[in-house]
Amino acid sequence: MIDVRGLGVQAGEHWLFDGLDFEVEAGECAVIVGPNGVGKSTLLRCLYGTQTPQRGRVVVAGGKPDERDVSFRRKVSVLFDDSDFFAELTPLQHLELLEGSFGADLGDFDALLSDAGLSERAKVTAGKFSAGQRRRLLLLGATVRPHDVLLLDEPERALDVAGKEWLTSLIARSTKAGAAVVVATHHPPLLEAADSTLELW
Ligand SMILES: Nc1ncnc2c1ncn2[C@@H]1O[C@H](COP(=O)(O)OP(=O)(O)OP(=O)(O)O)[C@@H](O)[C@H]1O
Repeated sequence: MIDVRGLGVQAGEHWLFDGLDFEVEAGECAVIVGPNGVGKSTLLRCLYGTQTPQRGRVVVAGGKPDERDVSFRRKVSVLFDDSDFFAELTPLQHLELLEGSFGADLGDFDALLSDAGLSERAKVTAGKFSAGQRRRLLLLGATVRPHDVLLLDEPERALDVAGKEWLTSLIARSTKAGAAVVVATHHPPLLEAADSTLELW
């Protein structure tokens, strides 16, 4: 599902990483670990096509990553730092929008929102949410929509203890449904649950 060969990204004079090889099969979760500034988000951007590497070959969901390509975006779901939602819509309206956009039955909305800890905010516009509630809504949207590949950049940010447990269950649900998942994270339970670890340094 994800195949990376000889990947290299240069930041000015310095190579963030080079000669990187890894694969993530359908139903597997890989984590990217390493200190701040080492290039984890940059690597994820290469997998989504928002950054062009200087070297190497990347295949994601059967093709070269291109976030401008609608058919690629329909297969690849992401939660990055700049991911956003519609501040004027409620969580219920977000789920309706996703269901309409993907033409897929997403299941019982009340159950999904309860699972996300957002039942009491179901009819509140998302612009009024706390940071953790925003993150829960973004995570719900990214994981409930159909996807073959899921890319998450430090998804644990702003989540409380229950939220982090929910996050682990979301990733397990996604891999069980056959997705290939790549997560840049500093959260130990996600490292333990992963099928493989890619360490940048
Ligand atoms: N094309 C580029 N040109 C110049 N600098 C770049 C380029 N791409 C990335 N960088 C720099 O490389 C560094 C790596 O950033 P990145 O956000 O990928 O790290 P990270 O491992 O995700 O960090 P953190 O753990 O703090 O989120 C940053 O300093 C960034 O500004």
